Amino acid sequence: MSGTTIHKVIGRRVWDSRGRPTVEAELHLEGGAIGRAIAPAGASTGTGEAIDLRDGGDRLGGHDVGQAVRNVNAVIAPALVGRDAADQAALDARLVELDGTPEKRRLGGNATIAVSMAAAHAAAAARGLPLWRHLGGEEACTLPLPEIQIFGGGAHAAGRLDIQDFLIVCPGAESFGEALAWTAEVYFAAGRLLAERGLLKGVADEGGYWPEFAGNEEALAMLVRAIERAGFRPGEQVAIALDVAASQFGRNGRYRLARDGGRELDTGGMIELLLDWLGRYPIVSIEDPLAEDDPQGFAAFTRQVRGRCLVVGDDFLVSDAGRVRAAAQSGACTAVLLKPNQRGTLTETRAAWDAARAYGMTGIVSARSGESEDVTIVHLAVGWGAPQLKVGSFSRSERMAKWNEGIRIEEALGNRARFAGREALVAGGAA
Ligand SMILES: O=C(O)[C@@H](CO)OP(=O)(O)O
Ligand SMILES: [Mg+2]
Repeated sequence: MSGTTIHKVIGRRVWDSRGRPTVEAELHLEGGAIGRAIAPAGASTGTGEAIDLRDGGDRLGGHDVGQAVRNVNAVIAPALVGRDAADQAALDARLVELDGTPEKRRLGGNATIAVSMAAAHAAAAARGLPLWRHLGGEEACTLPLPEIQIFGGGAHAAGRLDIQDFLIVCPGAESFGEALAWTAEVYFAAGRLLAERGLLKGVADEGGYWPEFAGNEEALAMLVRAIERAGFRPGEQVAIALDVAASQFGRNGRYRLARDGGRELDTGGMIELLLDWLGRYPIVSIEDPLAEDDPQGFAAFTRQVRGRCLVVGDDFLVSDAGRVRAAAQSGACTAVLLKPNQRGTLTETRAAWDAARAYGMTGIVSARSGESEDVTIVHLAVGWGAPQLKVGSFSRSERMAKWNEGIRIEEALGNRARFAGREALVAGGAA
């Protein structure tokens, strides 16, 4: 028995940023160290994701997590007590084996990811190290380029826009802290512009404004104006990133843009539309430009924009190493979005990042639209050396908790700190 032997595992129900129940796991080690983590939850989820186990029924809109919490306490806890929390791979393999289904259907990906992340926190605490340092060692010194939502649409804003996320990145900033400050300027400039035009309706699930735009392109034009109004050069200092989240409005090669007058496009039409926007707006990254069931569309799009704009797979890749390899081989994407709860363990999520890197693809660690005060993903981005981090925006504390944690990490690194900056937008990759 060593200090990192697991002594106790506790699962409990806590609440997320949408006011829905979620799973918290807490691990106690023999040596006294404790690690705690909270599972996030998506709204626009890929069909290949680990199952987010919910009770269903009438109470709490069917979102309760009673069974997932019981699984932590009654199934996972007895199986993990006595094991070494410092051996993350073995622990995660045990979770996978205990569940026994490819999509964590039995235990729930929400139960397993909370435990998996809590184990990492406990092991780091036992060494007296911050998690990023525990994961990345001496080499971990790069702060990711923040990707932050300014306007929210899609499933996060009751369909106010078809495109889900209108985000910015600040490749011209010198540091993580400076990138956040620049983003705050653009965020407030965007808010003032919307208010002046009577378009400001509130904020969406991730803190981006919830606008009343006439169509999708108006949001792009407004974003460029906000960047300029904040005093930055669009494209050079501050650029646009989109999460089209096309699976939300497209399937079988048909895409219906409700906010653009119900316009129907096929795969080629969708690609044309995005190429047109790319030609006229300073867009440097597009996530899920096509639906998850359209791999050929992804490959066709990537062929045309490679070197100009990142093509990010989220619903399409669901942080799965096998899918990442297939996408790299067919040239379908140049970047993977990494969301630990899409797989249900840290080890499997890390495998997706390793697969991406092996093919020269880049990666973005990402929050979900349902979040909490948990800041694990910031530590993953720094510890794993992922060059971008996507979290929502100012005005929501569950988002700012992450950005503020990044500021602390940058400070702790002192003059060893590097900032991924512009390099985060470069990807090679096969095909
Ligand atoms: O699609 C996404 O990338 C995420 C975050 O914006 O949303 P959700 O967590 O709802 O899947
Ligand atoms: Mg997405």
